[in-house]
Amino acid sequence: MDTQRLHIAIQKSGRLAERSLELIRAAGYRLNKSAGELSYSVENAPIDLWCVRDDDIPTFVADGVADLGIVGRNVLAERESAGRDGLAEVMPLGFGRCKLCIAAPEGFSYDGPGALRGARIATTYPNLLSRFLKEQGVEAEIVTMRGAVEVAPRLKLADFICDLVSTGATLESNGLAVLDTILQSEAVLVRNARTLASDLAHVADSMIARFRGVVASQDAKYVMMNAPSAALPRISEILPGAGAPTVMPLAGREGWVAVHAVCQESVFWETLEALKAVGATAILVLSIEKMM
Ligand SMILES: Nc1ncnc2c1ncn2[C@@H]1O[C@H](COP(=O)(O)OP(=O)(O)OP(=O)(O)O)[C@@H](O)[C@H]1O
Ligand SMILES: O=P(O)(O)OC[C@H]1O[C@H](OP(=O)(O)OP(=O)(O)O)[C@H](O)[C@@H]1O
Ligand SMILES: [Mg+2]
Repeated sequence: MDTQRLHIAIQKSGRLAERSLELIRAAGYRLNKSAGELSYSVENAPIDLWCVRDDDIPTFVADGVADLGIVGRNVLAERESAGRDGLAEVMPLGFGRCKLCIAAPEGFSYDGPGALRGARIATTYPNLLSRFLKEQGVEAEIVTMRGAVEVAPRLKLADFICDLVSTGATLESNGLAVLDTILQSEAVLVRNARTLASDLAHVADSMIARFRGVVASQDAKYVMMNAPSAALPRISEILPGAGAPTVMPLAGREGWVAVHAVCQESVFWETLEALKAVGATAILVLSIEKMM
């Protein structure tokens, strides 16, 4: 292993693979694929990517084989629930959003975790589920599966399941419905708890700062408008996550100003309608390419 280069573990193929590569490219890193297709080297920085199964990413990073990794928080939390440490979540990355839920055949009436007492629950997340049940003071039997847990109730293997849900389509097509949520997940950047050699620490810090910029600019918009100065307090309330907007006088229009703001949250049509209603005109919403 080249100790002069930073190593990042990402998913080889699957739900996080493409978005992980997109994030790295959006942060300005030019990628060259290796012949075997299981790694990339970055052309313009001392960084290599290793493409592996997502379940292996926490171990790679914890053992120091990779310095950073991109993995679902669910995978990280499952490892932590098993009592294994050595890893720290650096930042959420804004993709791969899903939740780990307990679900039952549609129509089951649920009045809280006590309803799970004595039941059989099928899951691929036995440690997270076990921690949840302990916290709730509920004893239940955990049936550990490798996948396709949605079929377990139909096969009478289990009464309930505990699995990832995003759109809910998989549950619905199996006649199941969510009862409770154990964990909100998305892809996260993880790093080893030990300190990196100083030149590699510099490369890692720069990559993390760029990732923060890419993630922050994903939802962020630059909003511009003209408005009567009297409407400024209302405009500040309406603009989502704008902080302090820039206000400039409008030449030749007494009592009017131009307002510019970076909004950190999504700007919807309803936001524009609300701005118009308080007197704003010429409202422009622009995408932000980079932010730091
Ligand atoms: N339905 C979903 N919607 C959004 N994100 C999801 C969904 N299902 C899973 N994820 C997230 O994507 C991660 C990878 O999911 P995927 O199904 O590709 O994993 P896998 O089958 O375990 O892949 P691997 O072959 O790498 O082991 C999950 O750990 C989770 O964080
Ligand atoms: O709520 P939904 O949008 O339907 O998504 C939920 C499904 O997505 C995941 O599986 P995936 O499709 O990744 O297949 P896998 O079980 O082979 O990993 C998860 O295990 C659920 O089965
Ligand atoms: Mg996996």
